[in-house]
Amino acid sequence: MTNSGGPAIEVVDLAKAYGDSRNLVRAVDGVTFSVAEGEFFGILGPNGAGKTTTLEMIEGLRKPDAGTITLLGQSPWPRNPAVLPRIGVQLQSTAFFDRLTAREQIRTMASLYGVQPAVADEWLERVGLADKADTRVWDLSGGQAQRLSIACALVHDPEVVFLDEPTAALDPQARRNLWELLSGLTDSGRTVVLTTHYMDEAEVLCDRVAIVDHGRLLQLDSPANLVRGLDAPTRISVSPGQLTADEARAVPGVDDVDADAGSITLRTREPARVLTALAEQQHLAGISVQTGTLEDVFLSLTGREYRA
Ligand SMILES: Nc1ncnc2c1ncn2[C@@H]1O[C@H](COP(=O)(O)OP(=O)(O)OP(=O)(O)O)[C@@H](O)[C@H]1O
Repeated sequence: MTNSGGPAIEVVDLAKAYGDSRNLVRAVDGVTFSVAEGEFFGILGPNGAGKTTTLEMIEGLRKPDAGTITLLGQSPWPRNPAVLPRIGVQLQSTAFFDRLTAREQIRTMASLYGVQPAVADEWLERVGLADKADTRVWDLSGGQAQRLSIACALVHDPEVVFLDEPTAALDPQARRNLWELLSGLTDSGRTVVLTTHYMDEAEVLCDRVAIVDHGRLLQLDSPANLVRGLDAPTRISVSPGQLTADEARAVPGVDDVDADAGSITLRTREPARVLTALAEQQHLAGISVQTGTLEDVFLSLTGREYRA
């Protein structure tokens, strides 16, 4: 079922506060954005930024204090049975029936939606858990449990899937393995909304990223545009044997030079000019080039280093 061309999600002036007047936490403080059909949309921010609260309101699990939400053309609140089968919500693994095996778990989820057991088994295969089908959920590794919870959210083939920090608490290798699975989720036109506090994850996976902090939306764009709009210097590192700090400063287009025992880093807003000069001087061996990152974007938006 399509949504007749409209956005999958539209959020206008959304607000939610917790606590009372003496101790009010504005968890979500006037947030507006929309998510296109088929988009991989990221909500990125440090702990407590309001990501989960935003997601729960869109999913219809929490009532907003103010603002409107349109999910697949309808209001998700009060709990809307017409929308529920069309969305998938990744449960945290603690919500599993942990005495069940992986196969029993996903087949149970499937049966709630009237989905055939064979389809559930296919999903185990697709997330790389076929060989863990008979393993009890509590014996799965962190990464395997996350895969199972993602498969459970997808088993009824929802049009929109919500993933709340799907790679939290995983080691870097397991996170990267999971990215492969996640990046394919929009292939068939499905819309994905993912929250994360990992900058690199948002950069790799998302078509667009909403950067949030203290309940407010600071910026919303594609990772490339966010970084491009930043006017952050490109950092070019060369090994110290290649040239001295003084020689580096003399390279045309270099703004600044950081020298330490391990390397010499040239900062420039004209990377092409600097790289051309380094090539002419035969200094390209062992070079590494680092452009701006979402971390730089966050720093320039908030004046603070990003701490997840
Ligand atoms: N049920 C609640 N009662 C009171 N305060 C809450 C409740 N849920 C969240 N908060 C507060 O609201 C703010 C936003 O929390 P939220 O969980 O939405 O942020 P988050 O960006 O998802 O953070 P995290 O990455 O840590 O999950 C935080 O200050 C949090 O302490």
